[in-house]
Amino acid sequence: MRIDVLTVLPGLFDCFLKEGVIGKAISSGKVEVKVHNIRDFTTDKHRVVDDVPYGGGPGMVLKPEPIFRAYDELTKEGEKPYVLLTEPWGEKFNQEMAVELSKKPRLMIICGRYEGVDERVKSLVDREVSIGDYVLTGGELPAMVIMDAVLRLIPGVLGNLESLRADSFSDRGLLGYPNYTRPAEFRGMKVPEVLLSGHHKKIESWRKEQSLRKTLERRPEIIENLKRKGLLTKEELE
Ligand SMILES: Nc1ccccc1-c1cnco1
Repeated sequence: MRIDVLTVLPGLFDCFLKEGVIGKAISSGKVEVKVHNIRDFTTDKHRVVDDVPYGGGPGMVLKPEPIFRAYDELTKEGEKPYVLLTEPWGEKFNQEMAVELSKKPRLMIICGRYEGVDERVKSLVDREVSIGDYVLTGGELPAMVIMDAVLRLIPGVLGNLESLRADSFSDRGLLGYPNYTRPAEFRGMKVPEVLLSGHHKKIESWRKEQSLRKTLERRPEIIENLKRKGLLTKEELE
């Protein structure tokens, strides 16, 4: 997969693209992520990327020209990207959307700014995406959240060990089961006996039961959604 990111703050992506699972996926060539400074696609001396809103009002709006110039330049060759715009009022991002996006060969993520992007930019956009109902200063962190969730789903990115954990459970958006490691008792708090039993079938069913119980308690709408889609097995429903 290739992802092109358009942003006025490219420096925010430096650590994200170097560290951890994402950093390894990029350095190994499994995925390609290019961050572009919208300012590099301006033509005026002052490299202006935003302007005051027509009709008045607070803040500044990202101008259309530099973004269109970037889009035209970056889509001259190769497959046309599926274009996302990070927006406070976009469609809510979730695991289902992450799975759908992970199947696209090429993405472009245009990072919005709080005051907004010129409406005409949306003629380039396939999906306006929000990561939640809260106010951020810009769309760069949402872009990183989206890339993290999507890139980990690309085959080979998680490597062998971790991919075993990426089972249909977490990828159905169910909450995870409780995790423990040594010591078996810490400050009077013991690890559940079943996890020390070495009985893999019992451990697996305990974990499934814990995950379903936690999801039902904290996020019942996820269970309802999976039920409606027939994505819960008969025993999971019991
Ligand atoms: N608050 C924001 C400001 C600018 C661009 C995106 C966002 C956003 C995206 N998801 C939640 O917020």
